[in-house]
Amino acid sequence: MTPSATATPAAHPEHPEPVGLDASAVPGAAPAEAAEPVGQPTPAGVRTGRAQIDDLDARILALIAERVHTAATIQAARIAEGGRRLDLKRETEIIARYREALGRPGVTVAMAVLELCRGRV
Ligand SMILES: O=C(O)C(=O)C[C@]1(C(=O)O)C=C[C@@H](O)C=C1
Repeated sequence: MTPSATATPAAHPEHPEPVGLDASAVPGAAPAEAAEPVGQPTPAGVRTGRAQIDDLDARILALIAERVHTAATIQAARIAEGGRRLDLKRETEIIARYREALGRPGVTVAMAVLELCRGRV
């Protein structure tokens, strides 16, 4: 197990204290009803929207997995021809594309995607 897998997750910037923890996930804890966050209304619009977000996140994660696989195929082909695993010119183009679409946070997203797609030697 990597150190990052065991580390305590970073606090949310706007919620430094843990909030709304699902106590039912803890063995022997109270049932789920008792774990509802206090003070946060969860009308139908929130529940529906969250279901959509859960679906979107699942699709994003599946696309990332597909991208990682495709990048590995590209790199294997290049390495088989005597090339290097990485192509920094191409990475610069990709980072620019994300920046154009998303602004400064796009650079962070592109860097994270590329980190996942660079492959591990
Ligand atoms: O396009 C390539 O040449 C890849 O290897 C894929 C990819 C990427 O994930 O987009 C990954 C690593 C390279 O440094 C550049 C780009």
